[in-house]
Amino acid sequence: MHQDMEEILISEEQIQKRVKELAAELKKDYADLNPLCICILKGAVPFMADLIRAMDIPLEMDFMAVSSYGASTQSSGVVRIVKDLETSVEGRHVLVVEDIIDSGLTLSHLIELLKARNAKSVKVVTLLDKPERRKINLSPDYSGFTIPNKFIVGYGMDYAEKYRNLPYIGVLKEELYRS
Ligand SMILES: O=P(O)(O)OC[C@H]1O[C@H](OP(=O)(O)OP(=O)(O)O)[C@H](O)[C@@H]1O
Ligand code: HPA
Ligand SMILES: [Mg+2]
Repeated sequence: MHQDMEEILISEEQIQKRVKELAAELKKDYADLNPLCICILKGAVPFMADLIRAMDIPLEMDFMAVSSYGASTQSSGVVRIVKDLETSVEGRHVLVVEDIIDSGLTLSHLIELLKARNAKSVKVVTLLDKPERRKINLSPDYSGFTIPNKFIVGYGMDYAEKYRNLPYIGVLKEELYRS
């Protein structure tokens, strides 16, 4: 385990097993829909990469970057589009791929935007859901794990851009961000 971790919350094996289960479910639901899978940069990159490789159905992928955290552990509530899609979502079945839903502010903003752009359907798959911190009423359509209210890193998730490359999800030692 990395020295900055308090504990490993979800192991690499647990993540890989759950990702395959989610992919099997999505494969069934999207078999004939050629979904547009939208990876929300940067956190969702490892999840997206593992998920789509376990979904052997026709699909397309695109990327969007929105930022509300910066170098903080609290969402600023201001969601900024840093990079927009290259694909039109009009008439498409859109599957938003997220690493974590925390306050829900990032996603609620995105869902509104995609609907306004006339997507045929908009659903969300998230690896992690932290419902205790929700500031807005929002539940994912597909969720990997429900987690407690702890600041976690790894498997795409960062603190000040660090730890994204850990293959597991760990709880960051509090002294590293409360000073
Ligand atoms: O539900 P919320 O409170 O809005 O938080 C969830 C969002 O925050 C994180 O992204 P961040 O803005 O840190 O960008 P990153 O993926 O590049 O780290 C995470 O990847 C989600 O997109
Ligand atoms: O717990 C978290 N860790 C890292 N990034 C995050 N973005 C929202 N919640 C989190
Ligand atoms: Mg972040």
